[in-house]
Amino acid sequence: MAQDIRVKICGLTRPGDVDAAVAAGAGYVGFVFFQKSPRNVDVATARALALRVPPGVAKVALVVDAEDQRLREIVEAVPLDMLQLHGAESSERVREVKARFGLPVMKALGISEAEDLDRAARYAGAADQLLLDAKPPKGATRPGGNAVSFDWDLLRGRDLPLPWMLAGGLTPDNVARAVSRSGARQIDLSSGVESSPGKKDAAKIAALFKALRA
Ligand SMILES: O=C(O)c1ccccc1N[C@@H]1O[C@H](COP(=O)(O)O)[C@@H](O)[C@H]1O
Repeated sequence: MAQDIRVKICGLTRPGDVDAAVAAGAGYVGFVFFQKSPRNVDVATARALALRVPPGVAKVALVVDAEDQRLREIVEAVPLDMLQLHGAESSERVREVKARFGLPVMKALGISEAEDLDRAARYAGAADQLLLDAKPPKGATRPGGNAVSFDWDLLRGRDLPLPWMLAGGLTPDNVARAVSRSGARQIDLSSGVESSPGKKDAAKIAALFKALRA
């Protein structure tokens, strides 16, 4: 299964964690630019991490309702392949960001019920792909990275207008079930492969790929 599923490991903060993700077979690595996150990195750190990533592995910057000035600071400092917009960005804002910064955009959508997937249509022709994550729990201080899953069966048989990536509470223990129930071809993990918030665990990353191969 692993060679078919493209894996993103998000929220990398340390060189060894980047190396572990790449060595295990990640197709994307993500850097979080959101101050309330324990995975937040500054641009100098992100640049150093990004420079370790070999060609063929996509480097993604995750931002939340970021203004142009902040995006410019990130894009000018860090070699990137994609922007992940994880806030309440409208389809117009997605188009604007793509046109201004010249990078493909993955738009995150919070999902808890089937109707939430209808919002995917708004982003057709605007975003390059979608990231489907659980809605944050009440009182959460960040819109993602909360180790919460949504009902993967909501995706069964759904024909979405854009390529999509499954996220939210995925772990080495549940990933095989999540992939088989949702039909995901791409997945994104952050807290499920950590030893503590912001610190990835190489053994958990290896276990994730083992689970996908099983
Ligand atoms: O990881 C964060 O801290 C974060 C902060 C703000 C927005 C999104 C964030 N993470 C993304 O959330 C999903 C799910 O994460 P998890 O596997 O449930 O921990 C994933 O896309 C992360 O990239």
